[in-house]
Amino acid sequence: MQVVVLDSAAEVGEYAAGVILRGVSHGTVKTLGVATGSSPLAIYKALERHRSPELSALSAFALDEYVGLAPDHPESYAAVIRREVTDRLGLDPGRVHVPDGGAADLAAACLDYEAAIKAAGGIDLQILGIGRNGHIGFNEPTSSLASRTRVKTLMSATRRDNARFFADVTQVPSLCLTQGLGTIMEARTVLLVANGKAKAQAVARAVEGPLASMCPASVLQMHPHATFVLDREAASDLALKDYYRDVQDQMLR
Ligand SMILES: N[C@@H]1[C@@H](O)[C@H](O)[C@@H](COP(=O)(O)O)O[C@@H]1O
Repeated sequence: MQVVVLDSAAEVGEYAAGVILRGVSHGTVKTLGVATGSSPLAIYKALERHRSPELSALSAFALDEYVGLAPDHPESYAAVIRREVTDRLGLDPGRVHVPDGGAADLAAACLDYEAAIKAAGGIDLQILGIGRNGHIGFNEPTSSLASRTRVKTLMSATRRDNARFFADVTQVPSLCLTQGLGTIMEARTVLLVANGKAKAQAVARAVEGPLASMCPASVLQMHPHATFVLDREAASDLALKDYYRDVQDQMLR
């Protein structure tokens, strides 16, 4: 696992966008895993500034979706991804996939999603944020570390955190579809971005804590190509901060 600590959220976005753009130009990133939440927005804005025909040719798979919000609801992840990713990067909407939270048969929609990822040849680079409880996608604490795309119940803390996007917490759905931790682990490269003090504990548990389903992001300790890109505050609870800085300095030489 690599840990990169930068001065600001804007730098976190630029750095992550740079990794993606290099992958696109080398031809190693053709299918991007995209995340919602506020943390990855700086990445999409940075990518938009570097829009190119190669970038717009990417396929994309979202991590998760609420159950029961129509795709045209402004806070459905289908709508968020359309606004923040598809439109900004000029992607072909036919190549941008979001789990179908409105399906009559949700279990079948989850299997279809797994099949679509497989048919696309897997995800080359997965962007992740992290919840304050250590969730990635919507894999809440105690999610199986081997889980696949499925229906999950959201914790009330997660619904409260996400209530800022809705009129009030009662409007936040309590069910969702999310790629599983096993699904996420199959992405060839993972880039997790986090900003701000509120994420510091979750980041420290994920990077330095025990591998445990109580902190779902800790599963990334088992990933061969996972990088955490953090601003100073999100990195502030890491015990080995100085070591990560030394490694970073070595890499820049
Ligand atoms: N399902 C998303 C996650 O993918 C995201 O990582 C998390 C944190 O969001 P933010 O970056 O806004 O703190 O929010 C939601 O729960």
